[in-house]
Amino acid sequence: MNRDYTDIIYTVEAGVANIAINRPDRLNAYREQTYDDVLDALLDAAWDKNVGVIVISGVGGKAFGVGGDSGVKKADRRGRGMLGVPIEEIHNAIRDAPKPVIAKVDGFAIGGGNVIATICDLTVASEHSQFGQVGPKVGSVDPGFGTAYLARIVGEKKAREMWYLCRRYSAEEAMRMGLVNAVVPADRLDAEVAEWCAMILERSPTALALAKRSFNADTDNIRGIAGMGMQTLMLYYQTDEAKEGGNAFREKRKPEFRSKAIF
Ligand SMILES: CC(C)(COP(=O)(O)OP(=O)(O)OC[C@H]1O[C@@H](n2cnc3c(N)ncnc32)[C@H](O)[C@@H]1OP(=O)(O)O)[C@@H](O)C(=O)NCCC(=O)NCCSC(=O)CCC(=O)c1ccccc1C(=O)O
Repeated sequence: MNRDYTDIIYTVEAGVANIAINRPDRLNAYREQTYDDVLDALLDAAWDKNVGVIVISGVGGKAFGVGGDSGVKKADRRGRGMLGVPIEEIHNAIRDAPKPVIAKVDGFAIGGGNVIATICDLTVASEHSQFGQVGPKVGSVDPGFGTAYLARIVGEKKAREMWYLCRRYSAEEAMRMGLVNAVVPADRLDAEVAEWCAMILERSPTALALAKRSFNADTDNIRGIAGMGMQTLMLYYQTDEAKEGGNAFREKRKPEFRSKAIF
């Protein structure tokens, strides 16, 4: 286990493991180090018997997370994992942790950040939070839990709308869709999540672990889809079409996908 984290603040206190993404100046976007730090902390918390619940959050009050850092070209990533970052491993670690994982969302949960919040067992958000997908705007997609599992939560029509239109949704709208469990004022968020954690910590850990396994079993086929999808995504990231998305975001202009499209 690596405790020398630079991109997260990781604490374990009174049965609660807190993993706070600490890149507020980049809206808590994930660079290679962030993915590594989050995965390491998740695996530690998952198997620490003193931990009964895991909370993922973002520092700064502006963002839970906005996905991969757009400053880094996806095709240039060289780290661990099919995509050069362990994104699939993080998704699986949240699913495999034998205890509830709560997304505490205060601000943007966009792109890969929205996928992580979706995969967490529970989501509690502050009123000003915004949710949404941007993949097809920036040359990316989550072909696994971020699409197929999202559809289980919000329904096929809404999930397709989220990915095809790439609109932003308020915390209230996200709650109506079933994407969020509770919405509270920002200054109540920590206390609300602490109350949820306290309730969880009073329950039988093994009963919770079995319940989570049982919920997961019904959608574990999506893990296979994600595995195939990430391999395909790795190839997509090498194309001019995908590169156009990242370049356009960095150059602060509209992407022009059509002339470069494979399909
Ligand atoms: C988040 C926004 C909706 C905020 O919009 P707005 O309020 O108008 O502010 P902006 O001016 O756009 O942004 C403010 C500031 O933040 C910087 N920023 C925003 N997003 C990122 C980012 N992802 N990385 C780095 N920096 C970011 C932005 O440049 C501004 O900085 P200035 O210095 O002020 O210029 C909006 O910003 C937005 O939509 N952002 C795009 C988010 C995005 O593109 N995310 C990546 C999506 S793709 C993705 O997440 C894939 C990554 C991933 O997790 C994944 C999932 C599944 C499979 C594979 C992967 C994988 O990692 O490859």
